[in-house]
Order: sequence, then C-alpha cells, then structure tokens
Amino acid sequence: MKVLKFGGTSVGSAESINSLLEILKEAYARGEKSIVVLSAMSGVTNLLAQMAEDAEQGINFTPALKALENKHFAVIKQLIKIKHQNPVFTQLKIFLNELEDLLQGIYNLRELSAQSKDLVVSYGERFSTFLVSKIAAQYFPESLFVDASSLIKTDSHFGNAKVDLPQSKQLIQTFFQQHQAHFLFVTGFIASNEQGRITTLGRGGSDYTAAIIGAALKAEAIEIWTDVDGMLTADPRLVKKAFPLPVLSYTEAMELSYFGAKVIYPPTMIPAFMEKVPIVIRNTFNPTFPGTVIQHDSGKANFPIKGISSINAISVINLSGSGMIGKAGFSGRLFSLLAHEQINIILITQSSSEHSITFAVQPADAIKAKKLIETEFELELLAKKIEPPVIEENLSVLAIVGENMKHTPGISGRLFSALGRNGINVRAIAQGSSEYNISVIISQIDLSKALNAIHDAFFTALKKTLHVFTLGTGNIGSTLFKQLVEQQDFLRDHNGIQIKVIGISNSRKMVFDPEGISVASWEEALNQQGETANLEEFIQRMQKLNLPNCIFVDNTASIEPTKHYIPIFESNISIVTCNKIANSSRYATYKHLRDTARNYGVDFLYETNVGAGLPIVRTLKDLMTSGDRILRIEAILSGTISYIFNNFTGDVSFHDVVRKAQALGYTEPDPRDDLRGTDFMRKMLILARDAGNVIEAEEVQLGTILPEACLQASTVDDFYTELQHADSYFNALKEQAQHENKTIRYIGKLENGQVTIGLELVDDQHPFFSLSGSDNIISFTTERYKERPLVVKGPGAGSEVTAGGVFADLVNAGM
Ligand SMILES: NC(=O)c1ccc[n+]([C@@H]2O[C@H](COP(=O)([O-])OP(=O)(O)OC[C@H]3O[C@@H](n4cnc5c(N)ncnc54)[C@H](O)[C@@H]3O)[C@@H](O)[C@H]2O)c1
Ligand SMILES: N[C@@H](CCO)C(=O)O
Ligand code: NA
Repeated sequence: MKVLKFGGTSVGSAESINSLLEILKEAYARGEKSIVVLSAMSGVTNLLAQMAEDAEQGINFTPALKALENKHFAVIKQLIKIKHQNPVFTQLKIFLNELEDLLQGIYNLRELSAQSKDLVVSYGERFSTFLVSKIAAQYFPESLFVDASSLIKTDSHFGNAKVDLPQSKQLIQTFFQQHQAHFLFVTGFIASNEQGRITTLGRGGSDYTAAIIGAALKAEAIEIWTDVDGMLTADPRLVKKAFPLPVLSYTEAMELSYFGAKVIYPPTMIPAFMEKVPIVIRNTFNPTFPGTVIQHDSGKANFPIKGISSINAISVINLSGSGMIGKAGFSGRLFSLLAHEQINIILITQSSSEHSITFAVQPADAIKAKKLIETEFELELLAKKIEPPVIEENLSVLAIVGENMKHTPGISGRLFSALGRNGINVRAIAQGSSEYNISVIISQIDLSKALNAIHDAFFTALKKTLHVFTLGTGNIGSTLFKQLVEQQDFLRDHNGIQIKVIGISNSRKMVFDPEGISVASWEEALNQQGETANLEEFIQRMQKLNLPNCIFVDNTASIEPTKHYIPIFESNISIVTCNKIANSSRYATYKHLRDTARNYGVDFLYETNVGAGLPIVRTLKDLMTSGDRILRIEAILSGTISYIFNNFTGDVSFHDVVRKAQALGYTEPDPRDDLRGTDFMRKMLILARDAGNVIEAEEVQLGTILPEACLQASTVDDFYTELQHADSYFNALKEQAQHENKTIRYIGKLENGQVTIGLELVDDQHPFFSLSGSDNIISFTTERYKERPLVVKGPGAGSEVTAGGVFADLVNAGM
C-alpha cells in the first residue's frame, strides 16, 4: 500500500485534476492499493485566511466567498457528469453555508481567534478532497471522502498544532482496518484537539498528514506529488544546470531542504524516518519521471556531494572580546537567550582562540538579537570584556551537502578553490562534525556566481561553462566564432566544457545575452539586436553580471581595451588576447598586468602575441619556470615579411606581394605596422620581457626594410603609392641576394638583454635560409639547449592559425 499526496498545484484546476486521475488509474490498473491525501486547491488556503482577516476588520467577505464557490463549481461542471452533479453541488453548498456562518460570526464580533482561523482554513482541504473523491467515484465506485480531523489528534496549539503520534497511529490503524475495501481520499493539513476542535498542522501540513498515515500503516512508500521533478542539486532559479537527484538519505534531504530546496518541509519527514518508510517526490505533470527517493541510506554515489543549498538573505552577528575566552557557559547563555526569544540560529562558528563567536540569523531577527545581547551582557560590555555586537547584512549562506563527503578527502579543497578562483570572499565557514554539510557565508551579490561555480566544480560529469565576452569581429574575431561553432560538440563531449559567449562588441555595435549568444549567427545578433558600441559600458555590464569562469577576449588591435585590463583582472575575470599593445607598452604596465592577474588568481594568456598559434610564449614560459636560462634568441617573427620575401621572386613587384599578404590576412589591420618593423619589435620586446629582461621599446635597435619615403607615408594609401615608387630599390635588393646565392631575411636577436632587428642576406648554411609561406622560426639557445638550440617553426600569421591559438588559450584559461 502506498500513500499518495497531491499538493495544491496538482488539484489547482480541472486539467491538473485530470492528470492526477490518470496517475490513480494507472496505479489502480497495476493492482496497487493507494490512499490519497490532498491539499486545498492552490491559492485557496491563503484566500480563506484573508477572508477571515477581512471579516475581523469588518470588510465584506462575500465577493471572495463567491469566487471560492465559482472556482470549485467550475471543476464540478467540467469533471462530473451532469447526472451526478447535484449531490456534489449540494454537499459543497452545505460546506459553503457553514463557512459563511462562521465568517459572519467573525464579522459580527470583529474577533478572530487562532482557533476560528484554523476552522476557516480547514475548509480548503475539505472542499478539494470531497470534490476529488466525487470525481474519482466515477471511475472507482469504492471512493470515500475522509475528514482526517477525526484521525489525527493534536494539542491545542492552533495554527501549528503538535501531533499526538501514538493516539493518531491507533485511530488511523483502526480506521483503515475497517475500511480496507474503500479507496480513501483524505484531507491533508487538518486535525483536531482533544475536544474535537479543528486544528491545523502548520507549514507542509499535508505532507505531514501523508507521512503520519504512511508511517502508521507502514506503507510501502509515501509519494509526494508536486509540480517539480524531485529534489534538485541546487536552486534552479539560480543554477540552470541543476538536475533532479535520484536518491537521498533522510539526513541529506533534511540538510538540503533546511536551506532553500523547498520541495518538502523537513519536520514532516520525521514519522516516515522513524518507520523507515521511503518518501518519493514525483511530478504530477511529468508522471513518467521517477523523481527523488528519500530513504534510509544515501544510495549509490555518482558525485562526491548530493547538492548545494542556499539561503539568499541572512545577517551575521559578530561577538568578540577577551571576556569570552575560557569562559564555560558563555555561549550557553548567549544561545539560550536567543532561543528563548524564538530567534532561530542558522549557523554558528567560533574560532579556537575563543575570542569571537559569529552566528547567522534571519535579517528580520538581527536587530532584536543585538538588543537582547546588549541587555543580557550589559555588565560585560561596560567592563569592556566584550565588544558591542556587530551586525553584518546583505550576506548569503550556501552549503554543500552529502553523506559521502565523510569518506572523501579534498571536498572542502574543491569548494574553496572554486570560490577562490572566482574571487568570492568567504566570510565565515561551518562544518558539522557529522561531515554532512559544509556551509560558507558570502556576500549576497556573489551567491549566483558561487552556486554555479561550485555546481560546475562538483558535478564534473556535467559541463563546465565558460562565460566569454569578446571584442573584435574582424579577421581573427570572426574566424574564432567559426571555430567555436565547429568545435562546440567535441568540447562538450570530450572535455566537458561548454563555451557561452555572453557579450560581443566591435567598434560599431555590441550585443549581450546572459543565456549565451548563438555564435553561428553572431552577425545577425549584432546587427539586429545590437546597440551602439560603448567599451566602458561593455566592461561594466560584464562586471555586473558577475558570472563564474568568466573570460574577456580582446581580438582588436586597439589600445582602448588594454586600458581596462587591470580593472578586469580586479573583477576576477581572465583575459585572453592576440592584441600585442598591452604587453609591448611600458615595462611598468607589463609588470603591473602580471602582478594583478596573479593577485586575483586569474589567467592572462597571449600565446598569439608572438608567432600566432605557434607554441612560442608557452615554450619560453616552460623553459623559464623549469629553471633554464635563456642565452640567445634568434627569430623571424613577421609572418607578413616572411611571406613577402618568400614570394618576391620572378617578375612580381614588391608592392603587389604586400597587397597579397594583406589580402591573405597576414598583415596587421594597418600593414605599415608590419613593414616598418613595429609588429616585429613588439614581439621581440614581449619575448625579451618574458625571458626576464627589463626593457623598453625605445631600447630595441630596429633596422628597417623600407626606404625613407615609405616610412614617412601618412596614410595606408600613400604608403602603397610610395611602395610602387620603390620598385627599383627592392629589385636591387633582390638581385644582390640572387647574385650572392642568398635569401633576404628580416631577423630579430636577443642577447645579453639587448634586442636588435635587421635585414640580413643569409646563405644556405644558415638555419633560417629555407622558409616558405608566412613561416616564422625561433631558436632558443639556453643553458640546457646549448649545443643545438630548441627550434619552433611554422606558419606564424593568418586568421586560422591565430584564431586557433586564441581558442586554445580560451580553453586553457577555463581549466
Ligand atoms: N592576422 C594575424 O595573423 C594575427 C596574428 C596574431 C595576432 N594578430 C592580432 O589580432 C588582432 C586583430 O587582428 P584582425 O586582423 O582581426 O583585425 P581587424 O581589423 O580585422 O579586426 C579588428 C576588430 O576590432 C574591432 N575594434 C577595434 N577597436 C575596438 C574597440 N575599441 N572596441 C571594440 N572593438 C574594436 C573592430 O571593429 C574589428 O572588428 C590584432 O591585434 C593583431 O595584432 C593577428
Ligand atoms: N601581422 C603579423 C601577424 C602575426 O602576429 C605578422 O605578419 O606576423
Ligand atoms: Na604563439
């Protein structure tokens, strides 16, 4: 036998009552015996309470009474065949008349006691249960309406009565013994005291009724049918990836529902817990879903924790002072004082120095608690043995919960590193010695971010989501989007990583979607929903969204974004960039960026600053961190110039080859940056700095490949015109090289902290002689690679290889 309890939404309308009936019919067809416990139709209990209060105030309650009648009558008309409707209308009308008399009495006396209020609200369950029993009788003639006030006995604490479990158990067992042939529909929530006056069971009352009956009859299970799929891993309003848990122990369910997860109210579980009757949370509107089983043991563990619960708003009170040290009974006095005044303590921590006690309460209780303490400890305060209590507000508490934590080291490490990586400050920590729960107090504005980061950290079979904000939709930016689209399934399936692009901006427009922009149609998103670009606002919006695993990607060649790098790091957001401007500006800036990123525990990744996707920055970093020492670097790091000299053969003009390099996407947005050597200089500067040198741009000896007139050109068009005029200059250079059997190379060197870049003609003995396309080559001579250098070679410009490098950095920043 099972006890099936249906909540207010499950009896809230004709449609939902139909769903409920389907569930009963199927159970019936399977030969299962059920007892059904029902709540009032959703909204009705509140409405009744309001009517009672209105009556007390002398406000006319008749319109509300009429609305109540209509609501229930409408269901009768829809779900009961006409020929059977009359007796049902009649009985409901009798109930309604009783209710009206009652309200009239309250109205006349202008007096509402807790006792009469219980009586008023009890009609909600009586209406709904009677109604559903009559609807059900059309399919199951043995259906019987049961008013549970005759079965569940309580004290006279109206509004929140305490159940006399032994007496109720007796009554229930006898009643069900006598009615075995019936299909019982029992009112939830209501009971009666010794004198037979109606009482109610308080919050979660109908669940409690189901648990009391299920326990008394040692049911096979108590099914709580509601409008969600079960207990979830976290609050789904804050964590989109929250999912229903298949199995929980009673203890875990209590811990989880204590904070947040309002599917079931913990005290209602106690009778089931005592008799080891499993409770199953099911969804009336998704009846094939198995739901969550709450049982004696915790079940097979798929993850190290079961879930994360949270309370959005709490206040913390700090009490400190020398007067507490070694003073047995101090906390006893403190907490009995608060308990006596019904102030619920959500969490307590005390340092082992005993110098301070921190505890959390509901915000509404904070001031009262402070005043109570000030009165109780007046003498200690006067003697300055303790400091005045301090209230801190706008805080949240979250807790990770699970019995398996007990057997698994590293859980708290994972929790705190997820918080730390996302820049979330932990204000207080508590772990019960039962190790079922670790709770932390954090600032309210970080709650959603913290929940998501922790959810990602523990439910690893699920996807880790990177939240990305990207600037620049040119060559590199647009290619990156294309690669993201192509790769997203693989990343999800093989690396458990989901990349959500939340913001995109170029110099004209910007667009945001906190749920993630569909990157395949980024252009439409930008053009159709985009607003006028505003870099300051873009960054502010990113900071304000405060998302976990957040990465800012700069795919521009502009100085503007680089001015915001420091505040971005300070918001605990990592940066990935192919833009070389920040790293090649003043050394002080270069250093400040690294220091800030390190202090805030975020990543600053810029592999594509040198040699596009080729592993150059990474290789140098590995050499440095493993203790090698750089003796010399020799390199060709301009893909554009490499391409030009590799293709400046035969009759083709120099000017045309430069145009071609630009068309192929090798050049900087302004090709003069390549040809004047600026771009190469930036790369050498970055490498020199990464190799440990303190060096400024003006210290680089930069030899040029251009005649003076080209260097002076003030626009890109002028520049191309000057290049056309310089044909003879470049042809002469080419002929000289051919004559000497050499090739023209533009080579950078770092030695003894000095950087030089210049044109050289090299012969076939030189390692840089044979290069093709846009190839870069770099050779590191180090203490360990002294005889033969470490060489990296390959295409060092172009949108595919560059975007690929940015992509790899992006994924690494999310690790
Ligand atoms: N082409 C390569 O092979 C290569 C290799 C390595 C690094 N890079 C670097 O990649 C970067 C981008 O190059 P590209 O060829 O894609 O340039 P691009 O000119 O094609 O695109 C630049 C984009 O940045 C946007 N932008 C500029 N200023 C902006 C601002 N203040 N706010 C928002 N958006 C802004 C522009 O609107 C445009 O969408 C450069 O820094 C370049 O040095 C390129
Ligand atoms: N314009 C650059 C792109 C790579 O940074 C080059 O030609 O090398
Ligand atoms: Na690189």
